[in-house]
Amino acid sequence: RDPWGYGNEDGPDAWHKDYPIAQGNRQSPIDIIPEEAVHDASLSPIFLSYDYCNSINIYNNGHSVIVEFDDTDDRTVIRGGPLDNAYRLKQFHFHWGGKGNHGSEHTVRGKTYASELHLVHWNAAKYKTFGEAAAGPDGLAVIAIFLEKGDEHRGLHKITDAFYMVKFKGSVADFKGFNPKILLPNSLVYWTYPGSLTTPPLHESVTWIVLKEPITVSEKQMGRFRMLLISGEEEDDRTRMENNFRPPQPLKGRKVRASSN
Ligand SMILES: CC#CCNS(=O)(=O)c1cc(S(N)(=O)=O)ccc1C(=O)O
Ligand SMILES: [Zn+2]
Repeated sequence: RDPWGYGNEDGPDAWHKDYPIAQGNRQSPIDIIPEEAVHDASLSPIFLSYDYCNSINIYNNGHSVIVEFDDTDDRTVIRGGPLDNAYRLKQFHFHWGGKGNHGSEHTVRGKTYASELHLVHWNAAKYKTFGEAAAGPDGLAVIAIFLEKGDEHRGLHKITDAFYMVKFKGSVADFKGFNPKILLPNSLVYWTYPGSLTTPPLHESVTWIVLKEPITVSEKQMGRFRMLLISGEEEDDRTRMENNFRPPQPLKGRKVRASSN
């Protein structure tokens, strides 16, 4: 398969050539229109059991910067909300822009944010492996958190301070003991809808849980994201990793539900 990316030739508009599901009926991200979201009183709160959560490493895959977790048991799970089972945390990663306040994947009535954090969980109660879950209709649950430009976020410092170790595509570094609980906003009020991975292979396997309340990130911290490269250390070019976001996709009749305020 041709390598995909976010450039003019290999970007989101070209992905359908290698991944026809890109034009499917439950693609992500989407533009969320709060007034059109169905308020569903039966939606219970999201419950995150992140207390024994421990990160393993941080790596640069040329598309994003990813922090991976040990998902060999149910120590770090989310449950409740739209989910029927507990879903295990596997990794989190970010999408961001070049400058200004664009860079998020989901938008809210057209409003974009500087970045978006995705916490990826998989349904280990129903699927034997992550790969199988990633291809199943109820295999993944991703919590999306908007990062709005503003004051610096103290919890983000540990992550942005580690970026120098994973500047190049393919680099990985130890990153133990980080608990993403500190990246959560005060409120866990959310929107939820059935969608897909926002990067190839674009599997339609994700229950999206988008938190309404953003966290803040400073311009200086965003600058750290933009020092990451999509190029490998051995390559001549030094292309910055930025604007690694897919634009909103057609809703195709899907209902977005809102949890209680
Ligand atoms: C097979 C398969 C698969 C998907 N892997 S992922 O869920 O970690 C993931 C999820 C997403 S997102 N943006 O849909 O949460 C992006 C990138 C990745 C990734 O491969 O690193
Ligand atoms: Zn993502």
